[in-house]
Amino acid sequence: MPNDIDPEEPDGHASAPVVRLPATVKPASDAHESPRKPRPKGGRKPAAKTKRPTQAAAPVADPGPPPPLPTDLDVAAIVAADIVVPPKPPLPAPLTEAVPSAVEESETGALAEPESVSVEPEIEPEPEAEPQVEGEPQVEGEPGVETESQVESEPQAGTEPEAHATAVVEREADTVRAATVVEDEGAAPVEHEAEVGPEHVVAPVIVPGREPEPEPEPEPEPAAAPVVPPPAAAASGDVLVLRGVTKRFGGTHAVEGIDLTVPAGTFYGLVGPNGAGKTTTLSMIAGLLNPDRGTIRVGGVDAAAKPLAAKKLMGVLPDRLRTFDRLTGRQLLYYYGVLRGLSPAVVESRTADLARAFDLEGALGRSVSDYSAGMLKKVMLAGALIHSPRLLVLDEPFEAVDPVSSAIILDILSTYVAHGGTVILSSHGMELVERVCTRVAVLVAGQVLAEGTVDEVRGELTLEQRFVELAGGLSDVEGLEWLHTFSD
Ligand SMILES: Nc1ncnc2c1ncn2[C@@H]1O[C@H](COP(=O)(O)OP(=O)(O)OP(=O)(O)O)[C@@H](O)[C@H]1O
Repeated sequence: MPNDIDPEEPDGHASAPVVRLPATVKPASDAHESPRKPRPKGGRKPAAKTKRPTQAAAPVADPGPPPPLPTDLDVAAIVAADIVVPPKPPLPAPLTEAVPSAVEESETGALAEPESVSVEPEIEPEPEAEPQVEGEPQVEGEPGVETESQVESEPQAGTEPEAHATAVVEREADTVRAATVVEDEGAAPVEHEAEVGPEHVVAPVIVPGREPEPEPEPEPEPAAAPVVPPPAAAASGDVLVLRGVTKRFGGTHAVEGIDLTVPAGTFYGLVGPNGAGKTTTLSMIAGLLNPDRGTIRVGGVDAAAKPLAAKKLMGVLPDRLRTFDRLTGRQLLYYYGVLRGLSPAVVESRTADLARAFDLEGALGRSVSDYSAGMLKKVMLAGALIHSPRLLVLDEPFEAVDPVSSAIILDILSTYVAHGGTVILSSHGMELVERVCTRVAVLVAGQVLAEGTVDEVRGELTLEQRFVELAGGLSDVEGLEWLHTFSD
């Protein structure tokens, strides 16, 4: 769908945190002949696609564990400040390698220019701490542009199609970092916040051939989930509340004043015909789009007033699945994890768990660009789960996923919900929604036509029958008689 945010497109909003990226040597298995691209929604594959033999095919060389963080990188402090700070570089040496970067690729259309680097703050190592969502510095900004600190601002205002993103690559001796400045038409450039799911903000830059950093000391998995608990009022109440949310694209009324209430511990289904506004709604919840009107509260947090705090409570599987697909699956999950504030050891441990659960163990060493559509969806879903968020916002999570993997994902999500997690997902699978969701909203032409428990919404009908009824019935297929007069 067209409202997705692509970090590689000039029209999308991409802000990339300053991140020190370790060396990566492209594994031999990455020397693919014809990189696969994520399939657009329009070209969907059947949902019941059988498992691809490539997953079980001849093993490929795994490049080993994910690249470690530098030992002097204090992840907790960085996450608390919502920036990623490169370590102090070693003795200056001219950077001579070509720097293949997601933001530098000409195919992205984004302008990438090397620039000198300003002084970087140094952060003393501290014991790992829980990410904080409270007490964010509030800085007045331009109307419509949320700013949470001096070095970051919310990408929402820049997620409109008319905005332009300019990627800037900054080089400092041994350090390469990428930042994206988003320019709204008629507004001053705004550098966007570093902390958002890596699926839409982070532009990793990999310097091939550089030696890996020393392996950090392994850290034990923390006993408690590294997610900041939401405000007490929301812990057992409504984890997501939308009131009067409206979004228009020019003359298109994508979402018209919808109200949704999602209690904690709910498996919530958002269904509706093509173009009904499901992705637009989920994108606004995820903070990828700004509503024109209305309010969104996540875990009791006003997403417009404190977007960063709201985003920290969420894991997001976005539409379209565009990501940094030149990374291997292991590297992608590594960046998902560390950018959410997890230690490398915890990321490694959780990556292994998720890969086992999603049957991706044999694929972790391969370039994500070579993944099938279902594998891509699974690795990105794993990335949405890796920081154990309070709320999962999943846009069509089962599309293109094989039945076995679907069952496993359902099992994982059901257990997550049973333990107090909340899932809101969009799906065209009525039978699946009917089976697993506790509540459902039927969205038609940007409006909620029915909402409640599955039993309340379907009444005496099946959910599919009710859906068809609400959607205005089946379309007229008259006029296609020519299709039966074969041209040969
Ligand atoms: N960035 C955009 N610019 C212009 N129109 C948009 C944009 N994003 C969405 N729309 C329009 O908003 C409406 C709702 O789109 P949306 O993608 O939310 O629908 P959907 O319910 O997710 O559809 P599907 O089931 O096909 O995925 C559509 O008419 C779509 O064309």
